[in-house]
Amino acid sequence: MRAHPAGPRHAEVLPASHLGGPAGDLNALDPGIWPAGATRVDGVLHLGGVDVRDLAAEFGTPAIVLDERDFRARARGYAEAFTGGDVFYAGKAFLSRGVARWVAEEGLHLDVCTGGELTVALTAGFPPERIALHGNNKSTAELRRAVEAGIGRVVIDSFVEIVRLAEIAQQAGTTVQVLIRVTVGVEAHTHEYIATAHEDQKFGFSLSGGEAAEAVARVLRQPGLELVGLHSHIGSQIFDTSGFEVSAHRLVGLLRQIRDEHDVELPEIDLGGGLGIAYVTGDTPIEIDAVAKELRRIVETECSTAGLALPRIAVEPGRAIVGPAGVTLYEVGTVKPVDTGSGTRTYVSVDGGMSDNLRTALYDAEYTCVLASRASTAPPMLARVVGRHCESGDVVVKDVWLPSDTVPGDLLAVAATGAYCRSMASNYNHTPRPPVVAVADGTGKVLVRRETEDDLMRLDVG
Ligand SMILES: Cc1ncc(COP(=O)(O)O)c(C=O)c1O
Ligand SMILES: N[C@@H](CCCC[NH3+])C(=O)O
Repeated sequence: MRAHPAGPRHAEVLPASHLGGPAGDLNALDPGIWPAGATRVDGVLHLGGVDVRDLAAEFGTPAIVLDERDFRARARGYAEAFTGGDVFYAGKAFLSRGVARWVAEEGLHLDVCTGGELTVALTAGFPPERIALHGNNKSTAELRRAVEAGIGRVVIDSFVEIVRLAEIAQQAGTTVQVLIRVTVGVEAHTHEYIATAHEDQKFGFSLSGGEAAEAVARVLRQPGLELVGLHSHIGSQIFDTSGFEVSAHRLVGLLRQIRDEHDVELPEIDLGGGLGIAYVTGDTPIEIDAVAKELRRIVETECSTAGLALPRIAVEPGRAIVGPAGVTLYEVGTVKPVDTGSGTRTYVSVDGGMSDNLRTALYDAEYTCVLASRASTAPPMLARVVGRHCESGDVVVKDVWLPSDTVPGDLLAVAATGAYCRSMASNYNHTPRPPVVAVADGTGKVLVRRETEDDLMRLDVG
C-alpha cells in the first residue's frame, strides 16, 4: 500500500513510513481501482447494484464477485481500440463458460493455454476459429483435440511441437494456421523492461540464438502447417509501451529476414498481453486507446522502415480486462493486536487466504482493502489481512489501514482480484475453492459454484 488515510493516528499503530502519502478517507473507493459499479449506499459497499451483505448471505464468503458491466466495457474498449486487429482475451486470468460467452458476445477472440481452458471455451460454444492455443508443452492429445475442433491458431513453442502438430494436421487431412512464439530478449514488468542479448526461459524460440529463424524455416517446410505470423509476450503488469517498442522492432526485423530469405511476407504480428492495472492508489495504468495507438504507430514505423506491408496486429490482454472487474468478499473471523516491539500490528484473519489469492505470497502483490459491510468513523489502525491457512506467509493484504473498530463478522472487500486469483486458487488445507458470482443491475448470479468438502472427498478414492 502506498497511501494512508487521514484522521488521528490510532494509539496502537506501527509507524509505517512505507505507507506514507496523501491522506484519504477509509471509506473512500478509488474509482481507478474499484469496478465501475462499486458504490457505498448508507456506508455499505454495493457491487453491480447489490448490497455486499446480501451477496454474503446468499453466496457465502469468501466469494469472488465479478462486475459484468465493468468486464464487458473493458472488453469492448479493447475491441474498439484495436479495430482492424484482433484482441484475444487471455483465459488464464480467469475463465468460465459464462465469461467465455461475454468474451464472444463482445467480439473478442480467446487465448487458451491448456486442454482444460479449451474445454471450457468449446463447451461454452465459443467459436473455435476465434481461439488460439498456447503452451510450452502441449500434449499430443491437446493438439489433436484443438485441430479436430478447428481452432483458429496454434502458437508453436518448440521444435518438438512443429513435428507433433504437423503429423496431427496431416492425419486429420487439414492445414493448421500457426504463429511462432519468439523470445525477443525483452522482459517487462510494471515500469521497467530489460532487453538482453539472450534469454533463459522455457517459452518460445530465441531470436538472438537463431532458433526463431530456424523454426520459421522448419514450419515453412511442413505441408500441414501454414505460418501466418510471429508472436511475442514480454511480461505482465506493464505500465508503459517501451518494452513493446523493442519487441515490435525485433519481431519486424525477423519478418524482414523471412521475406528476404523465404520470399514470404507474414500477415500477422501478435504482441501478447501484459498491460497493467491499478491495485493500489498511485498505480497508473495506460489508457487502452493510447496503448492501441502507440502499438500501431510502433508497428507501422518499423514496417515502413523495413519496406513491409502492415501486418494485422493482435494482442492478448487478460488482467487488464478481468482484473479490475473482480472484488473478493471475506468475513472477518478474528482480530488480534500483536506487539511487534516497535508498535502494534493488528492481524485481521479472514475466512479465505492464499488458497483464493496466492499473489501476495507469490509475488509480494499489493492490494486495496476496505471494510465493506458498514462505514466507520473509527480512527485507522495498521492492519495485516491474513488468511486461515497453516502458513505464516498466508497474507492477503500485507499493510492496510482499516478502521480500528473492525470486528469479527464484518465483511472486508479486496479490490482488483478478478485476474489470477480464482484461476490460481488451490485446495490447500483441504479448503474448497470459492465461487465466482457475476453482478449486474442489482442481481447476483453464480458463474462458478463454491466447491464443497464433498467435492474434495469424491477425489479421495483410497
Ligand atoms: C502468452 C501470454 N499471453 C497473454 C498473457 C496475459 O497476460 P496479462 O494477463 O498480463 O495481460 C500471458 C500471461 O502473462 C501470456 O503468457
Ligand atoms: N499469474 C501472474 C501473471 C503471469 C501470467 C501468465 N503468463 C499474476 O498473477 O500476476
